[in-house]
Amino acid sequence: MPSSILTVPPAKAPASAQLSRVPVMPDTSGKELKTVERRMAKLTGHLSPSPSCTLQITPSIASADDSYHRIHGEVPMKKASWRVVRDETGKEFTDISYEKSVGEGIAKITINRPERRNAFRPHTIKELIRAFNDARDDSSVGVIILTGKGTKGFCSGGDQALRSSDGYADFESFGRLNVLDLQVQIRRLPKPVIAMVAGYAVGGGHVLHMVCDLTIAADNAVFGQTGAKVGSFDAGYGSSIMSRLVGPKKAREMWFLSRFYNAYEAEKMGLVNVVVPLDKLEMETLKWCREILRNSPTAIRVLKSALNAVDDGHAGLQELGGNATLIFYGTEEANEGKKAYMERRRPDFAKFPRRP
Ligand SMILES: CC(C)(COP(=O)(O)OP(=O)(O)OC[C@H]1O[C@@H](n2cnc3c(N)ncnc32)[C@H](O)[C@@H]1OP(=O)(O)O)[C@@H](O)C(=O)NCCC(=O)NCCSC(=O)CCC(=O)c1ccccc1C(=O)O
Repeated sequence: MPSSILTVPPAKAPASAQLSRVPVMPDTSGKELKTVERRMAKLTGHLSPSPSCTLQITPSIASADDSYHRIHGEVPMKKASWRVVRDETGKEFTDISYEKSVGEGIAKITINRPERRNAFRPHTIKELIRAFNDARDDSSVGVIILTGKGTKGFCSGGDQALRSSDGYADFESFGRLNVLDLQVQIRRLPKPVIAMVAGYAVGGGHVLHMVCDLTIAADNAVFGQTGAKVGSFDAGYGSSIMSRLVGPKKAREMWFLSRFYNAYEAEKMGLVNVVVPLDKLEMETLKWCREILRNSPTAIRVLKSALNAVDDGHAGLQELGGNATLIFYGTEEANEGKKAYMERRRPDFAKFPRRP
């Protein structure tokens, strides 16, 4: 079996994916048998993928024998060596841990409040924002992992013990909803952000994984909104992105009923990219990171902004447009304009092609 194909015990499969429920017809003649086989095949096609299909990860990388794969080779499947990054003052963060991989362009930001299932307080969000800013500015970083400490929770949303009449309040006398700033920051960050989810991603924690570019889920992951149960809602990205991801009907179901969904259900709904066994979660996430890091950072940067542009309205267009300017500044044509200005002469744009 290729190393990139992972399987889980069938017991983990959602009930709807189990073929044992299909009635088996009596084997009275070959013709009847063929009919049964045909019907079975048709039904199988209608059902959700089997768990082994669910966990078929990047099969083309493992199996393809073409020049691309001969040149690029396998994506390395080795552990990362993590270096702890301290805050700007040299102190360790309290509510998060922030690490960078040695010799690779991967940053890992971990919400570190496992005793609260990694629920965030305003201070947590402030630290997350600082770490994400650092990862954005560090040109050696090409991809960022967002995760939660431990295996029981990615993030369980806002810390309800700190909820007040104007948001969440920890060390200040007023409340904040600063997770909304973090969501915008992740959307605008010109590098891919991957949510690595083990355990609960619920409430505001569920929104956080949705605003990430990709989600790799462990088979113990649980997804859902709790707002309608605890008297809260996210009428911004938490609603609009969800509707894009799972469709308007399913989004209503998630918000109105506040149900929880297992990893396989979430994958089927389009909430996550792949589900892997818990003990393979970081390795698989690293593999995705390394695969991304092989590719053109500018192509990825523009693609991220392009994929967000429509949904993010003017801000989305600004991000995409900013990337066009960034690339244009690197051309001779743009440089001619700047040089002419500096040299107090008319620019000679006639030498540049007016392409069809
Ligand atoms: C996540 C659970 C389902 C896990 O259940 P279980 O494994 O049985 O563990 P517990 O024993 O329940 O939890 C262990 C421990 O952690 C504490 N805890 C867990 N979650 C929270 C939390 N969110 N806040 C405070 N404390 C939490 C729990 O009390 C236990 O403590 P002990 O002292 O050991 O008893 C389950 O824990 C659960 O359902 N948690 C609550 C999930 C939830 O409702 N979250 C809040 C949703 S609302 C929200 O997140 C708003 C966020 C926000 O800021 C926002 C505002 C405005 C617009 C948008 C947003 C946005 O969503 O982004």
